[in-house]
Amino acid sequence: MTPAARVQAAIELLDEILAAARTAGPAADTVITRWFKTRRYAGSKDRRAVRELVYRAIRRSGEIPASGRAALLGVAEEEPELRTLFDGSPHAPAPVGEGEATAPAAVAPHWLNDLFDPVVEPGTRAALLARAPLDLRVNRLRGSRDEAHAALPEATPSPLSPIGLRMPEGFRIEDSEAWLSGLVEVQDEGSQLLALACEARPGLTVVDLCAGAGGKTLALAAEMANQRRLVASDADRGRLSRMAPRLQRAGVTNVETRLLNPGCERDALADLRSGADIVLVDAPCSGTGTWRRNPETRWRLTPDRLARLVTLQAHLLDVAAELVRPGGFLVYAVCSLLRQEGRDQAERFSDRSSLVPSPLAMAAGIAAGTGRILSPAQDGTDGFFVARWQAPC
Ligand SMILES: C[S@@+](CC[C@H](N)C(=O)[O-])C[C@H]1O[C@@H](n2cnc3c(N)ncnc32)[C@H](O)[C@@H]1O
Repeated sequence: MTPAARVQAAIELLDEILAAARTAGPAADTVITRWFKTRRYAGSKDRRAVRELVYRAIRRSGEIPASGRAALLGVAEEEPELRTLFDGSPHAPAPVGEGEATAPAAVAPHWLNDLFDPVVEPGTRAALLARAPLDLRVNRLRGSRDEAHAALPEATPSPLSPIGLRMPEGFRIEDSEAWLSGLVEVQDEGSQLLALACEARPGLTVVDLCAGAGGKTLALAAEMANQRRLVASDADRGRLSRMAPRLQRAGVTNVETRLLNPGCERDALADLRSGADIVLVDAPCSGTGTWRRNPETRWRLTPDRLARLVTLQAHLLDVAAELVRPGGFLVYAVCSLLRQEGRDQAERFSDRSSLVPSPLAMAAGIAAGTGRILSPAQDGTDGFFVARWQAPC
């Protein structure tokens, strides 16, 4: 493909990604993979170049752009050479018209600007869209960080997590023996810190209420050295079912999964009432802390959806509180940097609950109300809000 044809391909792909974002269709990555499946003429270099252009355009557009062409013309404003490729030659985009609209550059959609937690200062928000590093968590059920480092000499120890390794960009970790044998798992450093902050250990009963496909479950099981009971529940059957092969690869044997019926979560968890030493609520959220990985989710969030998420988070906190034994802990986390989902949610819970805020064992992050915020700008991790409470004895 010529450079101009790559630009035209990126425009067409962006149009499909925009349509998918407007109709709750597939994620950008899925759209890109499907698109290339039917265009065998595109070689690996073409694919890489087109993908890179598409993601640059997505990252640059805080608001959903009017069209793929407007999005790429926005990128071309910062790179005049790209603009010269809009020349109308075969397979190239049409020449740029007089006064033709370009997508404005912004980190966040306008309506979200005032909703960030105050510790996420506007001057640092560009970091929310930087490229995320490839972080690994060492699975202590399979070996130590030194052993994993010896198996992956390209790695460097993560700056914050004592069980983390950071890989060079583009490293194909899933082809490595260390990954195949379960010695390492791909996990953002922030998620690792959050799992460690739960202080799970052998002999405890732990509930991972919103376990999804088990990212934090695996980390909790390792901290528990596979001993005693770890209940991993979720309302999404598909996600829960993806956990089993991960557990097996990691050598995890103490996990019991439970499918929850949304709104009736208490029914499936009745036997655990006041029985858990630790309950983690890694709640569904806006994902504003993970824009580095999924920048196009900025276009999918609406005020309505955010309000529904805030209501669901409050409900899950109430469900979780009932499972904590006297003296036990509840940990709440969201990969969000929005105040409503973080410090305000925590404050409202503290006001209505008998559980008492309890400081987190976490050296990283910045205090945000009763919790802490990890952010791409300050900590180089995905963005999270985390808070902890203890049930009175
Ligand atoms: C942030 S994700 C969890 C990620 C997971 N803990 C991990 O580390 O990979 C939030 C999860 O909450 C689940 N969820 C949504 N509604 C729920 C409900 N009513 N009860 C339990 N889980 C729910 C979603 O299916 C999703 O898997």
